[in-house]
Amino acid sequence: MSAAASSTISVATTNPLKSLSLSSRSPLPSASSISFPSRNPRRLVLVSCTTGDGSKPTILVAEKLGDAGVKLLEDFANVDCSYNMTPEELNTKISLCDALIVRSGTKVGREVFESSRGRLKVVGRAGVGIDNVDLRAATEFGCLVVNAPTANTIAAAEHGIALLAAMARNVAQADASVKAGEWKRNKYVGVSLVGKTLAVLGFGKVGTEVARRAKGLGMRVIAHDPYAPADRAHAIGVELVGFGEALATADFISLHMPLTPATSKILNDETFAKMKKGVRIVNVARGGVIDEDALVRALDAGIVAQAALDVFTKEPPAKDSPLVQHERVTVTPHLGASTMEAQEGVAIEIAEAVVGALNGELAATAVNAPMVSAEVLTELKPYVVLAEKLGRLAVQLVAGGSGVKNVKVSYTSARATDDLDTRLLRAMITKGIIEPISDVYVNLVNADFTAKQRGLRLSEERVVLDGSPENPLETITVKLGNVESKFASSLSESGEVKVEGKVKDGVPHLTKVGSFEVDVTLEGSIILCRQVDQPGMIGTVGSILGESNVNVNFMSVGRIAPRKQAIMAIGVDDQPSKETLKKIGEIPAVEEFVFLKL
Ligand SMILES: NC(=O)c1ccc[n+]([C@@H]2O[C@H](COP(=O)([O-])OP(=O)(O)OC[C@H]3O[C@@H](n4cnc5c(N)ncnc54)[C@H](O)[C@@H]3O)[C@@H](O)[C@H]2O)c1
Ligand SMILES: O=C(O)[C@H](O)COP(=O)(O)O
Repeated sequence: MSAAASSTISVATTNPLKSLSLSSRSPLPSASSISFPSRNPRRLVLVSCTTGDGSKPTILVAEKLGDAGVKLLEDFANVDCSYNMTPEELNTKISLCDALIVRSGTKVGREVFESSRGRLKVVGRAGVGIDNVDLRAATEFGCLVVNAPTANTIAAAEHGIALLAAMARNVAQADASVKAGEWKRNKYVGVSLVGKTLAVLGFGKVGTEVARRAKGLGMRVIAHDPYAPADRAHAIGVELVGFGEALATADFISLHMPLTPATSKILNDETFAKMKKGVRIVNVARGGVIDEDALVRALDAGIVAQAALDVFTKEPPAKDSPLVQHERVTVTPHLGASTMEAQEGVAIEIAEAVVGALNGELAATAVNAPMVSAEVLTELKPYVVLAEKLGRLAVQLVAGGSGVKNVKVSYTSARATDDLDTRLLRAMITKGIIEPISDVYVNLVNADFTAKQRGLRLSEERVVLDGSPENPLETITVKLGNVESKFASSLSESGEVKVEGKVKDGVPHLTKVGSFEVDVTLEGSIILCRQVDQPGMIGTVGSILGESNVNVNFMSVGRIAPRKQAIMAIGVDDQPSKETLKKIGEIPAVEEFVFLKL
């Protein structure tokens, strides 16, 4: 979880005025402009990848993809299907590509993102396992990773069952023997499945389907998965058990968990020692979940009677691998997802996800970005724009903006605290603050990471208002602490640069600067002037701008009291020239002024 933007959220209620602390927020694993074309409310430029010149994006397909998926891609982009590239060839091509599609055979490491020099915006994994993609590097480079998690589930489960049955009845060994001219009926006597206990390790999509099928074969099925709900297991007659119990009671073990640091070599010398003598193991998950040397030892020691493996730590495994060559081991070359049906389904699933992401739509299968539902997005749309613009304004009010380290964001809303997902808003405030002062590209994928890397600490506060929650939010306030301001009037009483805004009739407005109330739409650019409140000021500034052909879209004056200090906020469509700004500054009643780009 990113520490930079995920600090404790304190929630104050206006009535009574008390604060309560919320626990940490869900992680934002870590986007250019954000746009919401009105035709499709789901369009959010997560990973802006429209080519500047309006030309089609380029998608590199690095491994065999079903025809229907390729066709879908070709309708939208230039598609380069280059299979069997060396890592060097991939690194060379990648700087010309907006998206990359791989299966499990291509390693997408940090060097791929580095070599892309910022062009690669989406990596599509045509399948489930994303252990071949460096997610951390992808996130750091603001590259969205999407996968195709559902289309090959049945194929993998069927392959697991095929290996289970083939192993139990020595099908592969017997086949090789007959083809070698032998006829050894006694040697290949197998074991029955019915009535035996199968432990499914990893009760997710594939594990569940394997369990269902094994029940159909008359097996007793238990499962171990620390994250699986017991009711889902009970619904299909499977008992969830602890890891130790699964190991100790299983006649057959079938592995279906992802390869992560926690599951790496989860079957090892120690865990093999806890298994029933004569246990049989099936692995269609990832080779790395088994310590392969330990498995050879367990086979030789008779702990493991047989193993059937579709996946290996290194693929392809060495020809002389003692595991692959072991007489009691049945192997297939990572064929779990390889059915005509699954490959067609995966190809379409990943093509749709990649095209959607390149189009700026929310990816339902995003691996390294928060999922925000279409409904929430539609509702938050104008607030997202407000959030980014407030960030942009605030940072431009800081003298030497790069020194910004502490950001406090306060959201007022009549909604319950858990009824407002602020991840998107937080990402856009971060974007607004960082982009004007750097050449870093910030999007929903890398906002928290970028904030953390720059030492930007963003804390969020929710203020619950009384009243009916018609709108998701009333106001957003952005305060930058421990900074000097280039416009002293923007400082709050506690010395922070402070801007506040709200959405009125769907349009973001700036409503407060420092302690001064203003009201100006957040469009175009803004000139803020502090002046002595006196008649004729609006006219004087308006004439200077008019003479310079600068169109004023909005003007508002916020003052402390009549004839005292006031702040004039002027929204302008065009950027005034230096001379024009100088003329405004020379008006005797103007004490300070600043020009801010939105
Ligand atoms: N051989 C193939 O061609 C093939 C095809 C599809 C999937 N796979 C692999 O199969 C595995 C499962 O795929 P899926 O689609 O079912 O994924 P999934 O995410 O639906 O299920 C994985 C399950 O593993 C569980 N899990 C995580 N850590 C665990 C642990 N320490 N102990 C026990 N369970 C744990 C998760 O809670 C989850 O329920 C993945 O590794 C995937 O890459 C291989
Ligand atoms: O994780 C997966 O989806 C499977 O391992 C399939 O991998 P593949 O796309 O390389 O067949």
